[in-house]
Amino acid sequence: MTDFAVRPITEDERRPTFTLLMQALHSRVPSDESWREYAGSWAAERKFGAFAGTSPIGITGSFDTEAVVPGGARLSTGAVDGVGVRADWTRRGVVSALMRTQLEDFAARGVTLAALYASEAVIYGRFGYGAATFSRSIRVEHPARIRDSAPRTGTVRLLDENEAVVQIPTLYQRIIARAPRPGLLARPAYWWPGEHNRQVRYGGGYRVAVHTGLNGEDDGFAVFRSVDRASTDDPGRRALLDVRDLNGADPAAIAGLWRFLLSVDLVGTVVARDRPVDDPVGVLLTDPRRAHTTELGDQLWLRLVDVPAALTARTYGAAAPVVLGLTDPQLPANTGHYTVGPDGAHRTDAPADLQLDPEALAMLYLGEWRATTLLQAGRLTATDPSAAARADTLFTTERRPWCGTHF
Ligand SMILES: CC(=O)SCCNC(=O)CCNC(=O)[C@H](O)C(C)(C)COP(=O)(O)OP(=O)(O)OC[C@H]1O[C@@H](n2cnc3c(N)ncnc32)[C@H](O)[C@@H]1OP(=O)(O)O
Repeated sequence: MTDFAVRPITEDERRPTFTLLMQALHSRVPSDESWREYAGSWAAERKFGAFAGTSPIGITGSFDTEAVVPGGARLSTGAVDGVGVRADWTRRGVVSALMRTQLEDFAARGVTLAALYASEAVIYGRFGYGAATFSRSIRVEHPARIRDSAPRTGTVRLLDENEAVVQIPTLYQRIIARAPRPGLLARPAYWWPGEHNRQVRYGGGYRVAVHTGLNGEDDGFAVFRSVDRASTDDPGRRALLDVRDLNGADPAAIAGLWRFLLSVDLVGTVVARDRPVDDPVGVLLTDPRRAHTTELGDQLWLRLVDVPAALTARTYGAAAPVVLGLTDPQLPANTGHYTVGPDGAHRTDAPADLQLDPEALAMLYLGEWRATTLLQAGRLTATDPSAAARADTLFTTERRPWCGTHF
């Protein structure tokens, strides 16, 4: 018997559900003053709550955006954020009910993909989400110098906070249009106040550096702050630069931003989080060992909501087609067989070469995982063992996928 109900939240339920989320995440519950700041990024729209009577006991939300998929197409995506269940209601099926309702809502609205950043890796696979991109944290210790041969084709300037709030959203749009790497997310108007503006404007202490290319067009930016300023009492002590968001339309912009960050005076260490696995900083340095990977982990978790549309929208490598057999318990309309080949993907009645679940399909979809790895790990099964090698070529992408937009 279900002793709670799931439904969209009302305007009046925004603050109690936000409080519930903050408590579930062990974060500070907002005061009246800070609620005014957060309220704009906690709309009632697209949020589902679980209620025991009138009390909220669980919450999930999302905002509408687009994700870049291999080949450059952008697919409608529900970016899921703010999932939490009250501590005295966990492990009673609350989040399962919320996830089911949310996925059905995405499907009913014609959303093709769903995506999230997971607090724990054990939660979302059962709902068909798979770890589709990875990222690493990088720590560069001074003295670190960029090689003379590295691209040097632009200039870097610092923005003030008002310029940063106005200019960076447009610049980010230009970057993902020019460099449509799989996994990148569009950042809708709803995203900016919650993440970017809070960091750069409301006392977050972040500064923004913009790279301008040789053609005079801005083509990259980095959001960073000084964590520990050098003290005049202790002249040997150096600051740490904490880089949160670094995007460039081409390798020269990325190199130029790293050169800038590594040139700031009185800095001993530069730490950049959520960087692509193939971030070039190590090879840009005269001494690559100055750059350490301090963490490597899953980043974007993806869920194919409309499997036929998602499979059709991406491009594939050159290999003989494979037939995937998918069983999707949450969204049964997706269950079926799909031929995937260099000419595209379509439903088929042909027998499956590879049998998989939505989580494994999501892991393959952006090109991060190889089918042979998943086969060897027992994450998919094969009736034709050579099919996994063909799927490797079909699904793997030239550039590793990466998201870089935290939500
Ligand atoms: C996108 C984001 O917002 S990520 C943030 C997610 N939120 C948090 O981490 C906040 C703290 N945690 C919570 O609020 C809750 O524990 C949640 C949301 C993770 C899970 O909610 P619950 O209502 O307990 O999940 P539910 O009861 O539906 O569990 C479904 C299944 O997942 C398993 N499960 C759920 N959460 C976890 C977990 N953290 N660790 C291990 N197993 C878990 C359950 O055991 C259950 O397994 P079963 O189907 O084999 O019985």
